[in-house]
Amino acid sequence: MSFDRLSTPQCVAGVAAVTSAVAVLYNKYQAAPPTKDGRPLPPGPPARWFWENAFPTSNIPRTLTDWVADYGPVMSLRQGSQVIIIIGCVDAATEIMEKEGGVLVDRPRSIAYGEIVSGGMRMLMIGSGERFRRLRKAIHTYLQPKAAETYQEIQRDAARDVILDILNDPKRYIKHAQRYAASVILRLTYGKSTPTSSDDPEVLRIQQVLRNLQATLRPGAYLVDRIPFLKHVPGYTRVLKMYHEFELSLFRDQLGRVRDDMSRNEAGASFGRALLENIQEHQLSNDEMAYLAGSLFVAGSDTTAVGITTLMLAAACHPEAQARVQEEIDTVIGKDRVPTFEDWDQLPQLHAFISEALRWRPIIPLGFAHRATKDIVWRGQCIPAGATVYGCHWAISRDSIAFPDAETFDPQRWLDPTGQLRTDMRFFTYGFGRRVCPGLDVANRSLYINCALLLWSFRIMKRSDAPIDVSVFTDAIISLSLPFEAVFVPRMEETKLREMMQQGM
Ligand code: HEM
Repeated sequence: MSFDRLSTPQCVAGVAAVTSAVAVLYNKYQAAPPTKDGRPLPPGPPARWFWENAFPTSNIPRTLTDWVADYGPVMSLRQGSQVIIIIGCVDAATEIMEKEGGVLVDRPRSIAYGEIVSGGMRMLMIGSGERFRRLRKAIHTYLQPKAAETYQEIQRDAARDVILDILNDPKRYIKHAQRYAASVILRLTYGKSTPTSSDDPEVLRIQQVLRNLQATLRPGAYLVDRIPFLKHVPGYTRVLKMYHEFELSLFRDQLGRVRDDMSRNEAGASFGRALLENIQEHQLSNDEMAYLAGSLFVAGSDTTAVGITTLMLAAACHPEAQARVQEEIDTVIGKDRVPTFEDWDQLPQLHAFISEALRWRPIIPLGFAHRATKDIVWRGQCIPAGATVYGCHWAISRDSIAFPDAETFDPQRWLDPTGQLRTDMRFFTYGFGRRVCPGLDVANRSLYINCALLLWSFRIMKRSDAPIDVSVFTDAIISLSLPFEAVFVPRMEETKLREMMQQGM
């Protein structure tokens, strides 16, 4: 029988039969053990139909947290033929993400942003391999703890500016945190050649790079990540290639200015200068160096700004916890001098407050995707080679065994009975294993000095009793604005506070 003789109902019945057969086969495939030795995948919600995307589409980390409660701390999802593993508790994160770090150092392939926009050179997106090792070694050399110490002066001065900015314009405290983070990262990356005003052409170019990033990573914006073949369709990647040219030329110009400053003997100490002075040692091409320096802004600027704003939010929402830190600050530092990095070891309450704030509202709620390069067996289940693996920060932060009464904001959980910081507690603010954030020592110092200065200077209060909209923390990878209104009441006479910040006493 030829097809043109089929009636409409016969066609519909035929299509339905084929669809059902495919769905049955797909569901069978879903339930099948992924490895040859028969170990099952971790449990998880099955996609009912083969076209269904099992990964949640909104409020992702919170939905995953609910599923972890239903299916267990290590669960699996299928997205087409792709296996996605979600890790949702401290023990499993330690046993899998940390101990199997060598197997999870890779990233899943990202065609639109990683390969085309970033030209395969952006550290955060790059897969494991020879280039990754060279970049990571270079970045580590200039951001490890000893090197991070050398940026403290920049951070201290910029944190004092935050206090002055808040005194001048208290309503725009989120903007002040963003300005802090942007100016610190530009200073430490490029030294003295840093633009300062927000309408500087370079700042405008950086903002365009960030807009391009958001446009590329918007869910559904580029199908090429699901259908790699589209990469070869003429014209399809034109805009992405334009974005790449745009950011590459910005990053080349920025590093080029450092090179010019060096040739005039006017370059301050910076990450860029250190890279240029050690080209032989790191074996990086000019564009690899330009990208490595340029992409620090995207990785370290908004993350730090959200961290500082989260500390303000925690203080505003939890006056009793704030008062406890201020008691400690008043005893250790007093009101006649400004907190400094030298006070670091004397302020366990402050460190506990920071740790709890970063657990209570994780800065990167979902975490970043890793890729397993070999099968990992965990408690009889198999995380198969090729799976995408997320250590979901929000789910881990709600682990009721590691953090009893996890919704409660309780900095004291980080302290032992003698009031010192516990060494057996941890949260994964900066990620996992060999991909752990290389900027964490710089970031921790930023959070410390801002928290110390803010709580030394102000009592921070919430303007209204309206509940905080949790979805804003959970929907985006990085939450660019936090929905709360804070009031900053100076803890001493305002002119004295201004003078002390200006003179750094
Ligand atoms: C509070 C601020 C920050 C937070 C919460 C944060 C968090 C993270 C996280 C979760 C990752 C991914 C880790 C993983 O894949 O498991 C990461 C990667 C990265 N971060 Fe940070 N970060 C912060 C600040 C910074 C700063 C200040 C810099 C640079 C000076 C920086 C540079 C990077 C780079 C280059 C990567 C990519 C590393 C790789 O893929 O191997 N970050 N960060």
